[in-house]
Amino acid sequence: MDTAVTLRCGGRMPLIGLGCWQSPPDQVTQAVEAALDAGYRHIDTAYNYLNEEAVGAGIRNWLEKTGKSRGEIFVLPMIGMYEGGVEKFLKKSLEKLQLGYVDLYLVHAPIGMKGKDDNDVFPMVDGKLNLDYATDLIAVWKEMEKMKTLGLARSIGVSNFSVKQLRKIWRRRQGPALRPQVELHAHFQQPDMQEFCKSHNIAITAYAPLGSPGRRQMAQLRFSQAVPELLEDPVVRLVAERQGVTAAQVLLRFLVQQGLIAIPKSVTPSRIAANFDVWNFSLTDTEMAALRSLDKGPSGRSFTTKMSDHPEFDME
Ligand SMILES: NC(=O)C1=CN([C@@H]2O[C@H](COP(=O)(O)OP(=O)(O)OC[C@H]3O[C@@H](n4cnc5c(N)ncnc54)[C@H](OP(=O)(O)O)[C@@H]3O)[C@@H](O)[C@H]2O)C=CC1
Ligand SMILES: O=C1CO[C@H](CO)[C@@H](O)[C@@H]1O
Repeated sequence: MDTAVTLRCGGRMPLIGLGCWQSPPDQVTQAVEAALDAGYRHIDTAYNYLNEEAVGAGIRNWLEKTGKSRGEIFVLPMIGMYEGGVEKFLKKSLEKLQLGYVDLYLVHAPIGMKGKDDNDVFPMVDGKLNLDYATDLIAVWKEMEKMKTLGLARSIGVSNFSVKQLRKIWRRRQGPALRPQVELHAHFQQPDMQEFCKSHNIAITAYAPLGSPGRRQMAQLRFSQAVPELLEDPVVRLVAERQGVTAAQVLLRFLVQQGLIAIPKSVTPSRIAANFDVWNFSLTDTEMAALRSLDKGPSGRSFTTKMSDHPEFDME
């Protein structure tokens, strides 16, 4: 199977990337190098993961070690949620990563926040996130388009947008590009989002492809919310046993076999390698159907938020 997807706007995007959220800075440099050694050419990173220097060091070490060119790697930092913030934060990310451009830059979320300074990535006031209620998605998108014109981002996209918000940007965009990144895995398959993107030939990137076990612990602690454990799902385990692969490989193959891009996070070298090793087996139609039937709709989300008083809040 092809390990990358061809995009309608030209170019190709690797189907498996390395996620970097919650990867400690003292482990992520090695994780990035292990991923590039294993064949990854797509790294998902963000300003507010507070580890971009260490991610950039991993990329540089690998380039020096192998003599390969920069053009072989996909790097995706994200943040730019308010008018005026896009160019400023992209340049900050580039400085931290020590790169001249990124292959894809995403608006991290449709909801802006107001920090007291640039390091205040989760600004709190009176115990609540300090939201920017004036978020103007079209104005932000126009600035994103400028990043492409300036050559600082080869392509641009959005994250955590609903189908309605995607449509809004789709209608107003200049040129064909728009690459969404959303939570998507066997327990939360977002059929409407998939249908919209398929009908416009848009490639989706699925975050939390393993159900985000780390987030699950946080969600349960913070919100007393019972988030199902995807890696332990009996159907997933049965398919894994039949195929002689791991549960994680089944979940990733389920996504890439549908043409979805997946960005599993790991700092464990053996898992990093195994998560990329999904090209030598294929799931049968019956197995695909069994996995499709695991969709729990919105109750299968691992990522929920309490920002419901913001005008751009659009989650079931
Ligand atoms: N745009 C956005 O708002 C968001 C983007 N993302 C991006 O998506 C990435 C992936 O999502 P994430 O929430 O990290 O969740 P994932 O579904 O990728 O799960 C990551 C967790 O699974 C563990 N893990 C990885 N591989 C295996 C394996 N083979 N077997 C068992 N456990 C495994 C990791 O542990 P360990 O590291 O210890 O191996 C880690 O705890 C993020 O890192 C981030 O880059 C995520 C959330 C939101
Ligand atoms: O991408 C991310 C992962 O999820 C977090 C929420 O728990 C976000 O805050 C962060 O920006």
